[in-house]
Amino acid sequence: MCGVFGIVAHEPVNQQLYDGLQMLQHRGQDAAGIVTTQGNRFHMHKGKGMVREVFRTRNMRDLHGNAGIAHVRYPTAGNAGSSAEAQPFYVGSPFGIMLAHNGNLTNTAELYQEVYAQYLRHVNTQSDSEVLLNVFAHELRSAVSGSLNPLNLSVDAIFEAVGKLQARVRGAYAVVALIAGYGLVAFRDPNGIRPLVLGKRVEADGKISYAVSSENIAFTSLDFEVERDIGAGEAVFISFDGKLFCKQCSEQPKLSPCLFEYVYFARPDSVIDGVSIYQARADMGVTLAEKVKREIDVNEIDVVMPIPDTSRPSAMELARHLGKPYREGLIKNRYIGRTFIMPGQATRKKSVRQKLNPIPSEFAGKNVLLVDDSIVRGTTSREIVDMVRAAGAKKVFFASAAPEVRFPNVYGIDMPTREELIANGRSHTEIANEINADVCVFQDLVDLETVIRQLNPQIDGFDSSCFNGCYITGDVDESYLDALSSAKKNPSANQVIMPTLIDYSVSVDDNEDEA
Ligand SMILES: O=P(O)(O)OC[C@H]1O[C@H](OP(=O)(O)OP(=O)(O)O)[C@H](O)[C@@H]1O
Ligand SMILES: NC(=O)CC[C@H](N)C(=O)O
Ligand SMILES: [Mg+2]
Repeated sequence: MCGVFGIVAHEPVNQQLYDGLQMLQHRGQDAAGIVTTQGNRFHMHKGKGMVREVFRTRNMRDLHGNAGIAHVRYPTAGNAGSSAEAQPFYVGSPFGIMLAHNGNLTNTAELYQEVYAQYLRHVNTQSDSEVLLNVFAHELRSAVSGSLNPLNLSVDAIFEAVGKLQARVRGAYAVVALIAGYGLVAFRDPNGIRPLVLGKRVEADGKISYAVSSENIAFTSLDFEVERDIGAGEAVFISFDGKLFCKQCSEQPKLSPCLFEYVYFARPDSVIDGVSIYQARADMGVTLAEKVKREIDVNEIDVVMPIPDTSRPSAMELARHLGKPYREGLIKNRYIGRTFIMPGQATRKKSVRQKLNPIPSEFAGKNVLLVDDSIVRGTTSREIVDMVRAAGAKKVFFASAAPEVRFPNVYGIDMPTREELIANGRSHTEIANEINADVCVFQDLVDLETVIRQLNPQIDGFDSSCFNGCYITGDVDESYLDALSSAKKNPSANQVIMPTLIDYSVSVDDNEDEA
């Protein structure tokens, strides 16, 4: 997942963007970037690493201006090792646009063909986000082309460009962008797969500043109040002089947020599409307790323990509903980041051992029910069960607050091949054997969806594709998943997802002399 953030204020925003970005660090640890704008100039600094590593005081000093956008990256497309794919991305025409994107497109290859062969635009990386920027730039150019004075950019033209983009771009996208000299535009795909929220701050002189963020927790310390979630398919434009415009740009919006935001990605203190993440995770523990009662003899359980951090609220409620003690036997090294979103399996595996350490006295001679929010590749659960047994546990039961992850995610979570998902083709018993647990219990999908819908009945549906294989954008089939899988195994042959072999040739007019 990535995190996006943007502010239009009446004072310098460099420090505010940095502070907001740090609050979104849990959404991406691979790269970070900030761009500010003053007059019609952009000032950008971006690079690989965590927010605190990327920005030095000298970089911060150069980020002038009262408006800007920022991004933290967790790569899902292109080359994870490339600093060139850190965001925001820039195009010079029309006007000069900077864009940052959370999500993943599912028709990148088709869009890319159009971008380079029809619009004659150059895309310099393997990033789907750079393709998205070029589609937006093309649509904005088209929207103003009939105008008598194209430099007099109208809000209607911006919304028209977003609507045209939404009609062509498939997949997940929550976007913040700056148009040089004009303002900040933010929009969400017609399914609202990735979150985006609008905030407002009334300044001492009565002027209003606006912010847009992947999660509302980025607002709190900056004194922004949540105005509202940006709707699925909706766009907002905030002019640099502080006026706000909103429009539903999609013809068929249908709010279907990604279930994994509630399970793992978002911070527990965030509220996404009207649903408190903490409450959702706590409620998942209640329904999971019922499932545990059906599958394990509860008398056998001595203690319930979370695998820190994300599973804590679920484990706590699960323990309460089973009437069992809740203890913290695994201690987290706070200086290691989130392991699931690290690129590379070897790094993830090593990091689990460095990150979590057992307190032997909490395990010696006990039957333990370990609770995690999800089991995806099984990296965490395999390592932890072994550690817990070595620490003296008798029986190790394992419960997951999410159902089995059996299908790749194509909307911004890096789980692209079925082979690397531990639940792929395995029964519960086989999964338990694989992670060396006595029993493994998974939440039912219907319970997970019900828990979240109860917290906001206005949600139309969910993208639950990694659990049930039903892809909300309707364009992902077996051949797409196969192509994704082979691209993952052989990135240099990634022609289906992002073609790079372009047939360039120079032609010479017949009547011109050749040297
Ligand atoms: O089956 P796996 O592939 O190991 O993935 C699942 C694990 O990864 C995540 O933890 P992570 O360490 O990323 O973050 P957390 O500290 O927020 O729980 C998640 O909470 C699970 O513990
Ligand atoms: N996780 C994300 O949102 C990734 C954004 C974009 N697809 C990238 O790889 O940079
Ligand atoms: Mg975890």
